[in-house]
Amino acid sequence: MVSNEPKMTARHVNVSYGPKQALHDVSIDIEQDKVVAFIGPSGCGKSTFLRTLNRMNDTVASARVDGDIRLDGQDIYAPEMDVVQLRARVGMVFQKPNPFPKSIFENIAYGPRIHGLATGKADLDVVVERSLTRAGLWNEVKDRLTDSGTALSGGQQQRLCIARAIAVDPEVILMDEPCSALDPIATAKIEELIHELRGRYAIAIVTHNMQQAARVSQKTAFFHLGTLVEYGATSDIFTNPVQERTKDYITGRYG
Ligand SMILES: Nc1ncnc2c1ncn2[C@@H]1O[C@H](COP(=O)(O)OP(=O)(O)OP(=O)(O)O)[C@@H](O)[C@H]1O
Repeated sequence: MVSNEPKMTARHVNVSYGPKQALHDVSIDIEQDKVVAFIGPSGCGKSTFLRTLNRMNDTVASARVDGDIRLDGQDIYAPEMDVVQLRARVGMVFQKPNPFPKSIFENIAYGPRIHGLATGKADLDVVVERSLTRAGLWNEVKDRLTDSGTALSGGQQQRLCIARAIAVDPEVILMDEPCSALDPIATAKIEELIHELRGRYAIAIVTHNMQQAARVSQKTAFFHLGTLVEYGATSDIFTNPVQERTKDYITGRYG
């Protein structure tokens, strides 16, 4: 893959839930090694768009997606696309940390095992340590790998979920308001982690918090009423937006 090609491309994406259209004609590139923040007022379609990128909307019976979304040039909605494989390549971290009710070790080992990335205990040990280290959690949990993932603090659970996504070697990580259930210290840790992960994966993050978008992202996409109003370098969006609606939103006139 040529490195300056976008990791993912979305073209003319429309999403409806039953008769209600939630997204209108969204086109965007998701770039390798960058963080893109999706911002905009509640209900504008940020999460809906994020979920189109790994076909999470397939799980919503009323949702219909059309348009063209590609990962490394490959149509992710093509009938031959293996959705389980896709969701390993395009991992997701949710608003509320959702570790499996299993041990910390198993939370990480499960994915690599079912995807055949690691099989024997020794291989799994390596993947578990590497994933937890990358997620900034290893030192806190290395002596309690058999404890339940659900016994960790909220911030640790979220880093466990990030480690779980990392364990299957994703190319893209989608984060849907990953800090909204966390306190400021846990939030700062996740933001730090996003910085560290940036060179390795393409990351897209939905956030309500504009300071967070400004801190963690290089590109920002502003959504309003189901449309992508403006997309550009984060510094431009926050200091010199082109569209009046973007200006109104970032200056707090609505939202
Ligand atoms: N499962 C669903 N069924 C029906 N309508 C939905 C569903 N999910 C989202 N919607 C609708 O689609 C629109 C966009 O919602 P979405 O959650 O994508 O917005 P959002 O910008 O992420 O909002 P928030 O910031 O509040 O999470 C909203 O009108 C919402 O009510």
